[in-house]
This record gives sequence, structure tokens and C-alpha cells, in this order.
Amino acid sequence: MDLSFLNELNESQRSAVEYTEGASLVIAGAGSGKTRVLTYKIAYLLKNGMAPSSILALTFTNKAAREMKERIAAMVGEKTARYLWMGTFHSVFSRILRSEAERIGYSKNFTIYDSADSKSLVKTIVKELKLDDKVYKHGFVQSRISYAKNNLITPDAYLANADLIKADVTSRIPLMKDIYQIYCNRCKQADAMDFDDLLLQTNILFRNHPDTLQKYQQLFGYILVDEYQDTNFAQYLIVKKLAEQHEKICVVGDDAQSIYSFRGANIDNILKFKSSYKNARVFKLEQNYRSTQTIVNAANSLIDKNAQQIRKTVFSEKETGKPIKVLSVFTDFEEGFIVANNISDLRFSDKYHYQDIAILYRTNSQSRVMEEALRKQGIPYRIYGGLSFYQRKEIKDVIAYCRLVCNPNDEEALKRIINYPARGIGDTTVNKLIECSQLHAVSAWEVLSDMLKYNLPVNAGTANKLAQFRSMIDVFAEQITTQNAYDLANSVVKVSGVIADTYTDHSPESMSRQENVQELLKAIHEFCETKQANGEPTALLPDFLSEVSLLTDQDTDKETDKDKVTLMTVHAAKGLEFKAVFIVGMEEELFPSPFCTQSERELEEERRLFYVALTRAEELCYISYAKSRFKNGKTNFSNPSRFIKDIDEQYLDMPAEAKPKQARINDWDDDMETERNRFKSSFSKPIFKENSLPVSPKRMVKISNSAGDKVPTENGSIPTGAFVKHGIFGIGKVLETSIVNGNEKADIDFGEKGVKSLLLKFAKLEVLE
Ligand SMILES: Nc1ncnc2c1ncn2[C@@H]1O[C@H](COP(=O)(O)OP(=O)(O)OP(=O)(O)O)[C@@H](O)[C@H]1O
Ligand SMILES: [Mg+2]
Repeated sequence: MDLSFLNELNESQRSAVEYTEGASLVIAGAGSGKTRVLTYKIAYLLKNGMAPSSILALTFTNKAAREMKERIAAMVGEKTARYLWMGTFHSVFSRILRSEAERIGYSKNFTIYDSADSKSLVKTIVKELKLDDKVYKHGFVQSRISYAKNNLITPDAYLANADLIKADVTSRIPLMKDIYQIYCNRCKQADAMDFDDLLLQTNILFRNHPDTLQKYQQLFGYILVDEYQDTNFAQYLIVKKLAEQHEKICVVGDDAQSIYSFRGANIDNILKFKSSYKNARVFKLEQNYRSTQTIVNAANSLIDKNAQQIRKTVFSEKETGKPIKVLSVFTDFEEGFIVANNISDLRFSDKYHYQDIAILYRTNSQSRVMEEALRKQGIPYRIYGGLSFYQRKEIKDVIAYCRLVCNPNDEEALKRIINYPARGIGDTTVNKLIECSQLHAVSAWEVLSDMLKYNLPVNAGTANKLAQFRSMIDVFAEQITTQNAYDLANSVVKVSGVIADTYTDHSPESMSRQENVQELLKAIHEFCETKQANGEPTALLPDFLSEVSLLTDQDTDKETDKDKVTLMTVHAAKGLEFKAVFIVGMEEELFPSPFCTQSERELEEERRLFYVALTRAEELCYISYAKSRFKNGKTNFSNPSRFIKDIDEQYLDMPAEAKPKQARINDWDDDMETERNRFKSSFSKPIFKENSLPVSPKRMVKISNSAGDKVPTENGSIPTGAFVKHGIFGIGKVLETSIVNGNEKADIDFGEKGVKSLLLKFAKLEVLE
């Protein structure tokens, strides 16, 4: 047996991989190879003869699972790797739930409600109960339901829980318990599970059906969990039950990276691992292989400020590296511009590709300004989260059709498309239909199947339209097991009129809707082809749906062209690494989030989040803060984040202006007047012209934030105003030249390609006469 791959591990990693006798916990700081240990351990188990189908590996994202699988396939062969049970908790257990659904009263084609469906259902219930939605805020109610489910509190248990009832009264939402009950009933009626149900129902399945539990206990001979610090109670218990007999379990995690408590993650799961598994062995990894010494030391100095933590040693033997560059800017627009400029510099220094670079932010809403700046400079980027492909209206419409075809009881899907494209079934009719279904405690679909029996109060014309809609869906539904996913989806979009509806005009919006629908069909086609290539006998629509409904933020990247800058929230960046990382918006009221500064506990979680951000960087890290930010229609002044000064200043390269007063970084008020005046005067002349970047040379100096090392040139080798030709960007006009760190640089307007800042020694420019 060839175990030479173990030589790619250090001693501690190797011991963790080779220990397979019982439960083990690998607890270690960022970048120390925890995920690598899991990957190699799986390969090790396989090489030792374990069947792939008896290994269960749970990751935080599907992307992480895919990458791990690819790596393992390279070590043990693709055929073996294919049969591993590997994925997120949600995807693995939804697969198990599908095959066991009937045991807990669902059909195997049950729908998975996404967060928007859950919210819409909450909204409907709050409205039906005639409650004030300013008090019973939808998002809040939804998060209470999610909390209950993740802690395995069913509606009955909720009623019996004096603390929860009291908390609801205090929050002035005493009917929360009723909403929760109705919510669960409605999901059941619709044969739908929300995300949290996938964990709750798995627990119910295992609790109520010991034989089923036993089956999976025997099936999974080894269980591995990545990012264990972010598991919640429901996840903890599933794993605990499955590993109960043999305790062949290995979990890896870092308490310093626990950042999901708002979703019910419980850091205690990792802290009490040793008491949950009596004979557990703990392995510690100390060497960070990801980042430079500066980044590792900076991150250590930051996390050291948290009182709650398991003290760990993390060191790097990589090069010292450059200090973390702190960029101070006047506005959020300038922040975008400076970041884009720095990215161009990195790209044209030829050492970095765009795909080596990430921009991380605290909230999704910060992405827009960044995107705009990148677009203007012609920098390609991909964005995770926000309005991803599957969240677009036209895509949700088509998916809703497919959902209804696979599960006609799906009420949210039905509501979405019963009158789309318009077929004369108005809101009043839909409301009557839903009311009637509630009155008889059946699904809306059931009512449609026999409107007379259920006394649906509609006139003959409306009844006819409803009947037509029903028979259209019926025809599709009959084909779900005979047609493959692509053929069926194709007829659905045609017959339902969705295609015709997106072809109404030639406006850019309409064109983009058409393209999106085509893109979706293409994705379904690819899905079928992959299934076929894997030798699976069928590729049906319900299988496709269960796959797409579980995509996470990191999975919705459909682009083939990979060389792009990545934009994402810090939360989504967990587990990833990039050569250069820009952490933007490091300001008070933003990072830490204003909602998380009430208690030390919340602040510590925000600090951990910043720790996660810093430790994504391999070579270069930039932190930026703006002194003013446009928010909710007005400009707000902001202070630098308190977290910046948590980093030992020897690892920072502070902006020149802040240097003499570093000790007072939070003591902004004194300077505020001067800053404000500078800021106001910067607006007295137009900074941005349409489709272009700042053009004033003076301005360029100012916003460079490194006034010391960047000066405009009067007599550069290319005169301002000259026309030049570039191999990639074509013909452009030189706006300005300057010297940066001794190198001559030109800002050139390449028209549609945007304005680029190019270092002349790298850019091969031809000056045109
Ligand atoms: N022994 C090793 N030799 C060479 N490279 C290694 C070694 N161990 C880990 N690495 C590399 O270091 C980087 C970080 O490893 P990995 O992602 O497994 O760390 P992690 O502990 O899971 O990090 P995080 O806490 O961010 O999830 C990866 O690029 C990995 O390939
Ligand atoms: Mg990892």
C-alpha cells in the first residue's frame, strides 16, 4: 500500500491522520492544516481498505466538499472517491431524509423551502392572524423559529418552555408560539421542509426510528467533520448519535474562528468534545502554512484580546512578509477607487493574478461601491452572496414551476406562479383558495382538485381558469419519472408561457431575463450529462431541485473564466485562502457591526470574525477605512474600527497622516473639524466624470494615501494627453503620470475598457503620434 502521501504532512498532522482507534479532536489555529488533515485522513482510511460509502465527511460548504473530493480522487482514484458521503450537513441529511421521508410523514419529493419561502410563509401567517407586522417583524419571527428548530425545540416543547414564553412576552410577541405551531403545520401540509427542518427532521427520524438510526450507524464506519466550532445543537446531536456505537469520529476546528452564533452555532460543542467522547484524543497543530509571519503574528496579537479562548501557539516559518497596509480614505467611493488601484498595481506587477485577490467586507451591501470601482477600472470580479443567480426573479419563477410539478402541495411555489404569466387568477382568488385550504386543513392543491367538495367561493369563470392551471401542472407531474430533468423543464418553460413572457421586448432587462432562463436550462442540461457520465440511470427533475435548493453562497459561481477578483463577506470566506486580501470598511458602526457591540460576548465574536478575515491572506493584507460613508440617503462620518488598534502596531503600515497619532486612533474627534473641511473642499470641484475616474492630478495625489511616495510628474516619459496603444486594452489617452515608489506610472483612459493605472516599466505601451 502506497502511503507516501503521508510525507506531505508534518509530524503532528501525521499523528492526527494515523490515529483511527477512537474519537479525536484536532484543535488548531487558522491555516495550520486542519482541513488538510481531514482530507489526508480520508485517503488514509481508504488506502487501509475502508469502503468509501462507509465514510461520512461533513463540510461547511459544498464547494469545500467538492475540493476535498477532488484532492482525494487524485490520491486514491476518482472511482473510489465518488462513493464517499461528503457534503454539507444540509445536503447529506436531505439525501438521507429523501430516502426515509415516508417514515416521518413526508413524500420523497418534499420541497426544500429557501429563506425567502420561509419569510413569505411567516408573512402570510402574521397577516392571517391580523398581527402588527411592525411588532411581529418577519425577519425576527423567522429567526425565533430558526433558533427553536436548531435547538430541537418543537412547537409542543416551545409551549412547555417557560423561558421562551416569557421572552416572547417581554419582546411583546406573545403569539410567537402560535405562529410557530401554524408555521410547522403549514410546512407539513405543503410537504415542505425549511433549511432548519433538514436537521430537526433528521433528529426526529433518528429518535423515533431506532432501526433507521441503527442502519446509518452501521453504514458510517467513520465520521469526519470540518469547522466543528460552528456546529449547532441539532448538528452536534446528529453526529453524536451516529458515532455513538463505535466513536470512530474525527472533528477539526478552531474556537477562535467560531463566527456563526447568530445562527445557533455553539462554541461549547468543541469545548466539551472531551466530555462527549470519553476516550477522545486531542491533537494540536501549531505551524501555519498559509501566511507570512507578519500576518500570523498580527492575527495572534488581535485574537489575544479575546478573554474567551483556548490559548494556542500559531507560528509561521514562511517569509516575514510585508506589514499589513492600512488605507485611510475620505469616502466609501474613494475606498473603492483606492482598492481597485491597488489591485491593478498588483496585477500589473505580474506577481498576482486577479484570482489570487479577494475583497472581504462585513455586510453584503458594501459590495456595490466596490463593484462599481472595479468595473470602472475594467477589473474582472465575481461576487458571492447578494443576489445570486438562483435568487433572480425569473429563475425563481421557473424553479417554482418545477417545484410545483414535483410536489403540487408546495404552497409557496403555487402562490408564486399561479398567476404568472398572468392568467386572470387575482390575489382575491388566491386568498380565498388559501383560506379554504386552511379551513379544511388540506393543501391548496387538494382544494383545486375538487373545488365543489371544498366549497371554494369563486365564480364559474374563475373556477375554469383554476381547473386549467391544475390540469397543466398535472400533465407535467405525470412525467416526472419518465422524462429527464432537462426535457421536462424545457416543456415547462414553454407550455407555461414563461419563455414567451420573457421575450416581450428587446430591452436590456428583458434580454437578460431570457439569457438567465437559458442559462438555467443549460445548468439542468449539464446536471443530466454529469449524472449520465457518472453512470447513474436517471437524472430527474426532483434530483436537480434538491441539488439547487442547497447551494450555498460559495457555490453559485457558474463562471468558466476563473481569473477574477473575489468579493464576499467575511462569513462566506471561512476556510478559504487568497494571496492578497483587502478587508474593507474597517470602521466603527460597520465592523464591529452596530448590532454586536452591546456585550463583550458579541464583541468577541466580531473580533473572531476579523481574525478569520486576516487569516485568509497568504502574502499581502490591506485594511481600509473611510472617514465618511453614504448610507440611507445621507453621508455619515465614521471612525476607524477599534479592532485596528488591537493589532500590534509593529505589523501595520499605517497611513502617513495617522502615524504620529497612532496611539489615539480612536480619538478622532479632535481632528474631525480639519478632516471635515478637507473632505468638504474635495467635493467643491467635480471629482467623478461620467464613466470615468477622478481626473484632477491634485486629487490623485491626495487619495493615494501615500503622499510621501507618490508625486505627479511634470515631465514623464509620456506626456499627459498623449494617445497610447496597449496590447490588451487598445488605444487610450494619458490622463496623468506620477512616480510611485520610484516607478513611473500613468493613468490612462481606455474608453469602454475603463481607466487603468499602469506601471510603465511593465506595461508595453506604444505612443501614437
Ligand atoms: N504540512 C504541510 N505542508 C505544506 N503545506 C501545508 C501543510 N499543511 C497545510 N498546508 C497548506 O496550508 C494551507 C492551509 O491549510 P488548511 O486550509 O488545511 O488549514 P486550516 O487549518 O483548515 O485553515 P482554516 O482554519 O482557515 O480552515 C493550505 O494551502 C494547505 O495546503
Ligand atoms: Mg479549514
